[in-house]
Amino acid sequence: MKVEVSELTDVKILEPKLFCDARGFFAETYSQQAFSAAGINDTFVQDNMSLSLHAGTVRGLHFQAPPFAQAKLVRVGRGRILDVAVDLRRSSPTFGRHVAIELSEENRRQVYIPKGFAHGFCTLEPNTEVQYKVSAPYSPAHDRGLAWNDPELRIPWPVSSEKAILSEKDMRHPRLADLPSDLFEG
Ligand SMILES: Cc1cn([C@H]2C[C@H](O)[C@@H](COP(=O)(O)OP(=O)(O)O[C@H]3O[C@@H](C)C(=O)[C@@H](O)[C@H]3O)O2)c(=O)[nH]c1=O
Repeated sequence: MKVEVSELTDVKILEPKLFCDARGFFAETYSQQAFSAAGINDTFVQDNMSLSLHAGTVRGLHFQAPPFAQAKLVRVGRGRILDVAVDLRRSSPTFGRHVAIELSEENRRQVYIPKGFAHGFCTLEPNTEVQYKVSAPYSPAHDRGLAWNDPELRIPWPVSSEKAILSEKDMRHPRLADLPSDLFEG
């Protein structure tokens, strides 16, 4: 597995080794041993998947508040996305900054996002299937969001606010400046 550190050092990009043969390929998408060697020691407790029918669907930016904060390991089964993580840790030198990484069924890249980040993505193709592991169970009471198109974040989304396909919930998240200041310390 190839491991790359992103511009936000705690966010990592992982490329599993593909074993190709006449049938196709085999890959280990998660291995506790290999991830631990890469410094990722979260215990993942839930696997999720979503299907987005249309290109230009934006899901995010989402996070769960402590004590249900989630680390995430994201990959694409089918299609292509621009995956985005925003650092929400107040004492971090990269607070408010983001990384945007293309994940696709072609590049087979995965993104590891630690606790303390908001996460979202925009689909770049129809019928895009995203799969991800999370390190804490879903807790609706701790489910939070950050406005995906907050101009302060300066995320280069490939879709305009007018054209993006969003859930009702994702149209109403607060901006970074309006998030509680004590959300993620440390
Ligand atoms: C996230 C989640 C949702 N649900 C339910 C609640 C709701 O009725 C339905 C759809 O939920 P959402 O609209 O929040 O789904 P979605 O917008 O796809 O939310 C996801 O977005 C990406 C960007 C993430 O990072 C994920 O952690 C998650 O927040 O699924 C669960 O049952 N378990 C879960 O873990």
